[in-house]
Amino acid sequence: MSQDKNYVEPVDEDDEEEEEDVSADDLRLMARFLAPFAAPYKTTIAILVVLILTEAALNFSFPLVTQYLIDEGLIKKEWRALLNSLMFMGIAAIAVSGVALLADFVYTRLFADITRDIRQRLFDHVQSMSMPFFHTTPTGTVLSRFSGDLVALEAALVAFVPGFVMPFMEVIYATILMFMFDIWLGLIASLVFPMILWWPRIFARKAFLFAYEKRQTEGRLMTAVQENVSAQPVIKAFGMVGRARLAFAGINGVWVGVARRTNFSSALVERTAQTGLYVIHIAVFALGAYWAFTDRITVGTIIAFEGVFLSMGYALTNVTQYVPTLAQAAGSIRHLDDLLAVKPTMVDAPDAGTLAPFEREIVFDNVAFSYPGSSFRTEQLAVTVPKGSFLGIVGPSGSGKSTFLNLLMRFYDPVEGRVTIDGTDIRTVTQASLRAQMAVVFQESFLFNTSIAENIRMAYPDATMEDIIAAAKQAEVHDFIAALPQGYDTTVGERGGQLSGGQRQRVAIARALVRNPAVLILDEATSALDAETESKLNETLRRIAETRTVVSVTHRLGSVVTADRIIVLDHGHIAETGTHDELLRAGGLYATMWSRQQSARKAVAAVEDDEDDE
Ligand SMILES: Nc1ncnc2c1ncn2[C@@H]1O[C@H](COP(=O)(O)OP(=O)(O)OP(=O)(O)O)[C@@H](O)[C@H]1O
Repeated sequence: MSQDKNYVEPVDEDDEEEEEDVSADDLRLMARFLAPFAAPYKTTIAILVVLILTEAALNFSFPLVTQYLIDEGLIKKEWRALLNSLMFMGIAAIAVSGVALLADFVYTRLFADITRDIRQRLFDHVQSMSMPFFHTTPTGTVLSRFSGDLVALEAALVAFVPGFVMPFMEVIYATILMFMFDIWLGLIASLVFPMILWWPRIFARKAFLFAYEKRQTEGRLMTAVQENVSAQPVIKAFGMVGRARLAFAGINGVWVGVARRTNFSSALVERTAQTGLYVIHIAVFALGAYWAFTDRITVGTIIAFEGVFLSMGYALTNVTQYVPTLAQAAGSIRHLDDLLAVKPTMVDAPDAGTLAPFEREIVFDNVAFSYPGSSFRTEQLAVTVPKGSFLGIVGPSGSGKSTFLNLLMRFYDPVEGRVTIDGTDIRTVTQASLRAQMAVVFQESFLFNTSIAENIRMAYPDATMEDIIAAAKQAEVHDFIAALPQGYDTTVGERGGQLSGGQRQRVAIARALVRNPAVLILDEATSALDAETESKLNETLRRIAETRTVVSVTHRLGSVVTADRIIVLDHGHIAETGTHDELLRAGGLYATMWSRQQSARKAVAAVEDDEDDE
């Protein structure tokens, strides 16, 4: 098996490559990306198209009726023509409002549904990623896909009908009408296209660059706030309030300059488009008025033309204003598409079976492994863990202890060799069936922001309250929970923040125990406990190890003294192996680590004794 299997492309860092324009490639990508999400809503989309076309057709009729009303009704003083056209206008106005309202109702629902589906798909995809993905992709990058990118996409979707489709239709039918009214006036009026489409671009580029700079500065402001809030204990303890304020004021000061430039240049872009529109408008109106005066065209024609021209100008401006929104959405879609294209590296083999209940032994069969891009390498890892035994894994920091667990839980695959359970290579069974037989307590005891009972039950949804209490008792945390005003219903706060480190750790141990696992994996699981609780818990773990298998990674040698076997890792290799007594007798790395820890403990005990004597 090649090492590339473990390699995962990290998702792009953030939006360096923003664009102001939308290329044909962008449009193709957007269509390809959105098509599967739009597919389930074919009928809704068809209804929307009919509504939009009806609205456009009704709008198309207004200028024609206006022309008729003036020329036939007002100028010729024809009551019937006046009444008919007014009646038509009234009915058409009601109809167009009704249709527009219905279209609004349909498209807002449609795009909300599509956004929900994209978000869900994204979440499911992130869920399906293997551990290497989470080790290589910054959390912020994943979060920004759900926040910035999805928001930009939703903004473009919601504005698509009123900001693009409707104005675009208006431009088309207004152009047709203008040419129908008078071909020469139509031609002059068409000069508005370059005026609105190209003229403002002189400033648009600058405005876009400023807007990008503004977003970057706002990002820095957000990071500063986020860092400040989470670093409050350090800031307060080290008296850094003044410095933090000054640093924030610095970024805020940069923002104000950028914001002024950005907002003024955006205003300039709009103003230029408007100026272009005014200039052409005056030219068209002057010529039209002259022709109406000389009877070349009717008064109704110039008035209707005027209305059509203005609405076309504004519609064209709307379309151009939609372009930056679309460009941002194109960038966001590229990010989302990249994320969705990342394939989970640790996939189950197509013919993967279910791992049979653990009966005999776990074997690391000459395993070699290294993380992509890391110089750390572990080789010829040969370990046998018999069922019902207690294996301790110790060693200096960075020696590969957690890596051993990563391989055992199949968060990563070995580059060479294999990990087997009862002779079955764990790569040949489903990851779910492998992990179903394991329970793990991580050093960082992550708790969810729900009740203690729910946090424990999470590992085994069928657990009864009795099971939960029994697990909590084993984890030496029941008395503490029972003494809380709301007992097991107490909510633990975000990341379990309302509990102490040791309490969190014991709840996490209860969570692992309630699963009644065949293999219990402990990764520095007792590091946050005081000596007394730790020793009680170790007692429990020893009892547990009699009926099931325990693999415990730890720095604290005291907690593996009674292990059936201890592996001492050093730089990714097994330096020594044996029981506590054997390793002490060998006088190697373990013995050195042990005597160092013992001296440290004695020194602490001596200080405590002195304090007691005083
Ligand atoms: N996801 C990763 N990607 C790249 N390198 C990693 C990754 N995880 C760990 N390493 C590297 O692998 C080596 C072994 O790490 P490991 O976490 O297994 O050590 P450890 O013995 O558990 O350390 P500690 O006692 O400090 O927790 C370290 O040098 C570490 O930098």
